[in-house]
Amino acid sequence: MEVSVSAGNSVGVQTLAESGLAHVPSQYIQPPENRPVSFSCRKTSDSGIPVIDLFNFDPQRSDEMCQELRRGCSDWGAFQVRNHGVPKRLLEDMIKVGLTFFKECSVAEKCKYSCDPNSAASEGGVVEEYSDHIKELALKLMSMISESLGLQSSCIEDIVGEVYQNITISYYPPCPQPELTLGLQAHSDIGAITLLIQDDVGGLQVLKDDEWVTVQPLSDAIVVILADQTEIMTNGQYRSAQHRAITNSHRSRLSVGTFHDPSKTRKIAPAAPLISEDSPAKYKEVTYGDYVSSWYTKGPEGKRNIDALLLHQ
Ligand SMILES: O=C(O)CCC(=O)C(=O)O
Ligand SMILES: [Fe+2]
Repeated sequence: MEVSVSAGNSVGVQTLAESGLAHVPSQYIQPPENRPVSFSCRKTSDSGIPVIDLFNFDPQRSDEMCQELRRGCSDWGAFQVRNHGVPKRLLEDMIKVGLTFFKECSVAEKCKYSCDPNSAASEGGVVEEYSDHIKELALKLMSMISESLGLQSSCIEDIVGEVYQNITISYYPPCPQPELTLGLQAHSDIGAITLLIQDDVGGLQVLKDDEWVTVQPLSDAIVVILADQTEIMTNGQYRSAQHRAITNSHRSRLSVGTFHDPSKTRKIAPAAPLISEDSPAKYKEVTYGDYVSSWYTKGPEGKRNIDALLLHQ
């Protein structure tokens, strides 16, 4: 397993915000159709991503919780989990590590941390302990997701192979004109599965039926976001979530995303048991490294990267 830690692109934005701007610089202004306001006026038909209690959860029993898992994976591509086995103290400590980093380190120190994950990982051992727990949970979720589709519990993990873990701490300073911009533009994650924690401010939104729905911050929960490789492996039965982050004018926000990816040489294709004459493969096989390169060429916007692999467009 490989772990790396980075501060995403938050450092530059933080430096800009701290210079006391009254207006959002023009390069950060979104076209009207992408701005948060046009969506917040809409009626929200669904109350939000499912919240699943993993205490005594058995995916082979088709009880209410299992249905919620399937609903989360197929309708949203995202859900929250509670009683996930990661100590609440560790979630709080990880958020504190992120805050300390953004509030107390100099720009030079931040850049060093971004480039040298080991210095961040040695932060009182918190990052290491957190990544170990999160990896265990990610593997458990991969097996639950496999079983919920009637697959062998190891099916998704077998396709993914060795899991590469990457932690990104994102800091969104208060924004003078939050209605004109986004903290992070709409995208789907490219790997297999993302586990995210956030502070109590809120700002993560998931797209459902053309509506942006805010993910309610829950202090004991972990947000699970299915990424593109899971959509491919499940042959589209489960979807990767399109998500984004909005900002607000009065409080900064911090999130910690942990991405779980296949190795660059791994070939990812729909799981064989899901393919039949009645249910043909919807996605071409792809080498994960090629998928990543195409992402860097095309950029993160929406889901156009995975759409390029569709066999029948
Ligand atoms: O900050 C958030 O809530 C979202 C972060 C995210 O989606 C990402 O880093 O890919
Ligand atoms: Fe993301």
